[in-house]
Amino acid sequence: MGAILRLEQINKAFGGLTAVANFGLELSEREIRGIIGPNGAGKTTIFNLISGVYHPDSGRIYFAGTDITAHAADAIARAGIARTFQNIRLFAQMSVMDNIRMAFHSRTGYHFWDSLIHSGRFRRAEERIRRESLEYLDRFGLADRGRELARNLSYGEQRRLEIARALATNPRVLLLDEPAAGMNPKEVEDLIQFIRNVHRDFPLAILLIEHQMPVVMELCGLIQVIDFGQTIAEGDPATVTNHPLVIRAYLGEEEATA
Ligand SMILES: Nc1ncnc2c1ncn2[C@@H]1O[C@H](COP(=O)(O)OP(=O)(O)OP(=O)(O)O)[C@@H](O)[C@H]1O
Repeated sequence: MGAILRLEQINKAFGGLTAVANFGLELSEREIRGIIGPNGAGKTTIFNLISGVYHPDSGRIYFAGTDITAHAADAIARAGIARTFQNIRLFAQMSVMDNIRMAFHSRTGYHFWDSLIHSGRFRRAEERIRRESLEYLDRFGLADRGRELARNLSYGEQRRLEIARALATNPRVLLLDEPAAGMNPKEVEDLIQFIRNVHRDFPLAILLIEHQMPVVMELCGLIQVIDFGQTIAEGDPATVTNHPLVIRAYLGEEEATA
């Protein structure tokens, strides 16, 4: 299968600090790939570069064969790259249902004037969004939470809602930034199963940043390990965990924080 996402020779510095150096990545369609590395290694910056929050100083990013290096974040999202965040980002004061509806709105074709005059087109779109939102919530085990404010959901439910919302934009690539952060082992187990189901049910590739090793070990065929913005190892879970540079990168971090 071809690459859906390709990063070539990416460099990004903030002032004098090199966050990402000569970084490359090729994500195949339907793949689930992990990115791991010590704190500050550049993982989230890579997601910010892919999703257009930042632009690389040099290098190129291709999505489905199109060069998106200079594209704006909203254009990249509309093209089919969705993401979640290390710290969950939901519309906390809005209902679960409205969080999903907002995402559906971003891909409907009606305009401001349609909503003002409540045209037939607007009503049809609204009805379709309402129906799709309900079906969606059901698929994610959140149907009975639709009227609840997002902030009242449990942590695990909020994470599921955030992923569900990302999926509502119909992405071909889903970027998950530490989805298991702050979860206990039972929640982690549930999340692994949840991501597995998402991958089974949606035609997409997933790129996953995670510190919780069971998540990457169980979900990812290939893991890319980065340190100081560079790939230091790449391979299946068993290979990378035994790789001397990986062991050194993690031990080095522990020594540094001891
Ligand atoms: N907007 C920014 N301005 C200045 N420095 C930044 C910015 N964003 C990231 N950095 C720096 O770039 C480096 C990489 O940060 P990044 O957040 O990508 O690491 P990370 O691997 O995601 O870390 P963690 O696992 O702790 O989330 C860090 O030294 C960070 O302080």
